[in-house]
Amino acid sequence: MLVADGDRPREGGPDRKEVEVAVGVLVRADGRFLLTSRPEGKVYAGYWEFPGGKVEPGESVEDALRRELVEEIGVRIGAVHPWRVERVDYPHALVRLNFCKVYEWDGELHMHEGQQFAWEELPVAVAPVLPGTVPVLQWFAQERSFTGATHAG
Ligand SMILES: Nc1nc2c([nH]c(=O)n2[C@H]2C[C@H](O)[C@@H](COP(=O)(O)OP(=O)(O)OP(=O)(O)O)O2)c(=O)[nH]1
Repeated sequence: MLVADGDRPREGGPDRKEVEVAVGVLVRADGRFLLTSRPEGKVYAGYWEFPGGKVEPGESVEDALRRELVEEIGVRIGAVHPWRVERVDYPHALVRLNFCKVYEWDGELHMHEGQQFAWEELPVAVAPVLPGTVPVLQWFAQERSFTGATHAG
């Protein structure tokens, strides 16, 4: 598990509940992957991440991912390929990130929450990257036999 900003006070005490999050790693045919910036008003506003959001009660990770990607970036996704799961202990929440690869989607990208987006490759040019997003860049580096820093900072 990743611990982010470990010296800041935590909400909810030692046995707080994990928040399930569905995250989409959209990969284009040329290998570039989609990063979006977190909108104003959310924690870590301006940080870059993969699009997604919290799983609501009664939803599967896949349902949540389909819903979030329509809401946030305006695309209907095809097959969802679960990739890896990462827990991150943030001061604001303990999250369980369910990263899923997606290779097919319908529609043009529309940033419905005023985010920025970038189709990236390694090393990633945008900054700063959300702490819970950094491991994904390392998984890509392993898959792609990329050596060196995956992102700035
Ligand atoms: N979408 C996404 N979230 C990530 C990534 N890495 C990472 O640590 N997170 C964390 C940040 C947040 O604590 C949590 C996602 O929650 P969120 O606040 O974006 O979810 P949401 O869109 O449902 O937000 P809201 O409706 O509650 O405002 O997961 C990532 O790559 N993508």
